[in-house]
Amino acid sequence: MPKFAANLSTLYPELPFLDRIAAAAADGFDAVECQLPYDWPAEVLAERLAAAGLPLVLFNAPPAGTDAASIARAWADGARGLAALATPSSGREAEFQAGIALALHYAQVLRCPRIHVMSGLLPSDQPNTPHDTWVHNLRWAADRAAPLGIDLLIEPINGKRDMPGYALQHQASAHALIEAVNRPNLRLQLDLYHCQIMDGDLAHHLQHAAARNHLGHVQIAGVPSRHEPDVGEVNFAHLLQLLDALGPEVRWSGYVGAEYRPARGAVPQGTHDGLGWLRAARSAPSAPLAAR
Ligand SMILES: O=C(O)[C@@H](O)C(=O)CO
Ligand SMILES: [Mg+2]
Repeated sequence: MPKFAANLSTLYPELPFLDRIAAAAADGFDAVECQLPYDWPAEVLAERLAAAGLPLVLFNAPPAGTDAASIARAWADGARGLAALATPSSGREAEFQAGIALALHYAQVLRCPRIHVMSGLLPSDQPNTPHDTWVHNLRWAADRAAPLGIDLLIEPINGKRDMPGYALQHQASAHALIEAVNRPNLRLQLDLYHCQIMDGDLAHHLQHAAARNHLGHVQIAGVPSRHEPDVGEVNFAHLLQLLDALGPEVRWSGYVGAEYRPARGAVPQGTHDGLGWLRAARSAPSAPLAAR
């Protein structure tokens, strides 16, 4: 079975953020990931991770802003990335680059090998993505991350419900962008929840991303509720077996991020009580399936 990372931004809402790390360890997760770590100094997070004995395997670059306060404000105001938006004439290139520099600092202190770089929301009067800007910004960021051994990820996110107007919504667009940027450390964050809503055909998309050697990281949640992955229309047990069958020539993280909102919300033990899917995955036979 793949290794599982608890997404601290969505799991354990019943606990203060820093305490979620120890809770994930106690529940048997192999790692943690999160969306925005910038409210806490990197050194404080590093101490908590070391105490729990878990690695941080993924977090997001700032969606906009350049320090903890401006990043939090930008997120609350609806900013969802700058990679597709920061044209030279927008005056936002410096902000994008400062955000990447901050993310790389966190990744080094936290020994985190991958960063998700969000693309942004397209203005309704400009629904076409400025492709050259996107390629230029991702190439600039990938070239700063490469000497540090860090992969950057892009993630198609559904615009039907969760993020209307998001610049990157489909798997095919992400593969085309990765090829246009043409840097080996720019890879795909395949969130199977978003993929099911926008593109379907999950086994195909998973195997296609692996075959093109674009697959960097995988995330799961039940569809359509975005609750526990064992509730809803997707057969995650099957998809996890397909992941298990990927060979060593496919350079993906090996981690599956559990990025869902626990159905029981913030009640005590709410996250723990919903982890039946994790226990089932652990006890499933890991006999590789033939690719199909
Ligand atoms: O799926 C998501 O929403 C996340 O992976 C993310 O990074 C942006 O919110
Ligand atoms: Mg995701």
